[in-house]
Amino acid sequence: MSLPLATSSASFTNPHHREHSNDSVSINILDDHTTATAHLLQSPYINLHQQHHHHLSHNSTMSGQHKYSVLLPTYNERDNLPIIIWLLTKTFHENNIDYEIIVIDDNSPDKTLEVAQELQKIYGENRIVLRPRAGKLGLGTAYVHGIQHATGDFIFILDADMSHHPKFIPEMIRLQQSKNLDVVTGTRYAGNGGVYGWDLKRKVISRGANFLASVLLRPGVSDLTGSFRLYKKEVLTQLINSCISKGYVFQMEMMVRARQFNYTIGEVPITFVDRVFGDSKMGAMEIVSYAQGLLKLFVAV
Ligand SMILES: Nc1nc2c(ncn2[C@@H]2O[C@H](COP(=O)(O)OP(=O)(O)O[C@H]3O[C@H](CO)[C@@H](O)[C@H](O)[C@@H]3O)[C@@H](O)[C@H]2O)c(=O)[nH]1
Ligand SMILES: [Mg+2]
Repeated sequence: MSLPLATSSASFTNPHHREHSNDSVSINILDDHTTATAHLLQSPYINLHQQHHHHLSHNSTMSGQHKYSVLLPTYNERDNLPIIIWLLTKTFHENNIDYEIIVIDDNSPDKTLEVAQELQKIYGENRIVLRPRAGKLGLGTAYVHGIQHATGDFIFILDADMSHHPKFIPEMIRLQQSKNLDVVTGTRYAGNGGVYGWDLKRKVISRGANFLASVLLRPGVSDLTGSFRLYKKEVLTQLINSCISKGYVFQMEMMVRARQFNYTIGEVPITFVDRVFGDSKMGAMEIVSYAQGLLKLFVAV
């Protein structure tokens, strides 16, 4: 498998990385699309983590024989999609990692799919795979749909709205490889992880959801509801097949099931930054169905 940028970028040329040497927090307030895009491309708007990506720069064979499939569910993400895909491809190329990005769009009214088709023309059909569905069928089933088309032996799941920055991907791969882990999950609630841009209500909901799940189900993972994760493909397939949840509660059930099956799980602290473009799809209904799903699991597990 040949990657066009693979050898020329053996030393990490990303300009961000010099800025990462200090561990200060810097949040840029982005006021319009142009500056937002420019900021996102030039510097990470959060600069908090203490991971040392430059270790990876010397490792030109990071992926070995492996291929990574990214499942990217989208609903009204037309403004975010070009940026997240640009950052993903850049990350994979700079680290010499074989990949494909599977976009699962649920017939978004903002025509996200048209943007995805344009991106597919730019990056190629082997890199951007489109697996749209006819309507909004929920986040959990979007992953189920996407994995059926995945050709990689490892699967990344992340949000398309830039809340999950691809800069954490090399660290997640490195941790997976160092211990041959079954699952590596990004965590906002351990180490240098964190959440930026959420109001108090949303923070309380997220913490509450995690607290309830960890007390009732005791899976021993610090961030149960986050969704920036790396799985071995066969592990994800088995977990998905055993999950009963359909909506956002899916993320949490996946971790609970992973513990049941005695899969090994590692955690990498991530900074979750609230989206700049568009709106969250998490509404009252998702919260109610999370609570219902949690209770169902508590009774069943
Ligand atoms: N295809 C599809 N995609 C969807 C759907 N609902 C949401 N998405 C996509 O799923 C991603 C996450 O949706 P958001 O609406 O941005 O979620 P959030 O409120 O930011 O929630 C985040 O935090 C939650 C709590 O930690 C997480 O559970 C969730 O996964 C996500 O990381 C985005 O890429 C969004 O377009 C759906 O029904 N269908
Ligand atoms: Mg979001």
